[in-house]
Amino acid sequence: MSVQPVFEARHLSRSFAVGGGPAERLTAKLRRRELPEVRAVSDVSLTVAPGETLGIVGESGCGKSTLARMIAGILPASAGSCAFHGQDYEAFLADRRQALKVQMVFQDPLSSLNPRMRVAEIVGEAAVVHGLVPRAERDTYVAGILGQVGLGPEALGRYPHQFSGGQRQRIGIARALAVNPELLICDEAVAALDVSVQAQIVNLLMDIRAASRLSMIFISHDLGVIRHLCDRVAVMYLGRVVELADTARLFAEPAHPYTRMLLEGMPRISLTRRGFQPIRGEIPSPLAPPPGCHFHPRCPMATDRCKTERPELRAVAGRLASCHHI
Ligand SMILES: Nc1ncnc2c1ncn2[C@@H]1O[C@H](COP(=O)(O)OP(=O)(O)OP(=O)(O)O)[C@@H](O)[C@H]1O
Repeated sequence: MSVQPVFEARHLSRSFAVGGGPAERLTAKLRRRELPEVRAVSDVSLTVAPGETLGIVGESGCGKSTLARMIAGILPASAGSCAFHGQDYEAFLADRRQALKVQMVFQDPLSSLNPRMRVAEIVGEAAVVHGLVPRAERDTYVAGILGQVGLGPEALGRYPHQFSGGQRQRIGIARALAVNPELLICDEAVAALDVSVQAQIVNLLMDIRAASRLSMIFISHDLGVIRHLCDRVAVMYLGRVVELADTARLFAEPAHPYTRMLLEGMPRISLTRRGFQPIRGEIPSPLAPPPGCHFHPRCPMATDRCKTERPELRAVAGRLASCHHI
């Protein structure tokens, strides 16, 4: 019997109108013309099991953050749906206390922490407001959470600007943990930090995961971190998942030419020795994605079929992948 996922996304898509200032929107409306749209996320389906960490990788602009914000419930989807433990997501998010079960840790801890609030309030207020902790016990509760993320109780009365980048990210993680989440979404949570601090934060997340059944979605363009932390990995290209596999399998035997290209760019891994010569090139504009397989203009394996027929994401070679040549 398969375990029910904590979270499930079904066919999620999100488009944005571009070039649309108020005047342009009005003109377009009067002329009954549609503004051009960028398809940031297209038809993405995925699940996260209890205790599982799902990685999402891809080059800049492939839709990782848009997907993260839809999963966190802070950006509505244009199409598709989500479920939390099988429950409809709209109903789940409408219950503010329940919605706390999904938390997000952002890339830039300084801009995501209120500069006018002390750490005790930043970390503990949501737990108090939603009745998880009595107000009188807030600081003791927060001190305990700060201990879990490696900060001492002296942090309670300080403001975000009094901490280093790594400490601020610990505060961001503490704020998320304080409301007992079941799903933590980390969107480039270590990208802004020095390499040694990145390692500390990644290890902290691994410790937290080991101590609880916390599920995570970990978004990063850093394949080294993804490999270290994640159980499964979804590779995105131009808004679509092109490969989804167990981490060990993905790194040992990448199936999609785009995954191979990404891995080829990793230090110490050379797939070119196996005869794969990726064409690096630029990512095409998401405003006008290439027909057929979106990756075909950069793919050394592309044939005429790839130029016209979009490959479906299908179960192949022990994973999901969308390529006519696997
Ligand atoms: N609010 C918006 N309005 C218009 N276009 C947007 C908006 N948000 C994202 N996009 C576009 O959607 C696409 C996906 O962006 P997104 O930020 O999700 O990608 P990403 O993979 O997270 O990139 P990065 O790694 O650089 O953060 C991009 O083409 C981006 O320009």
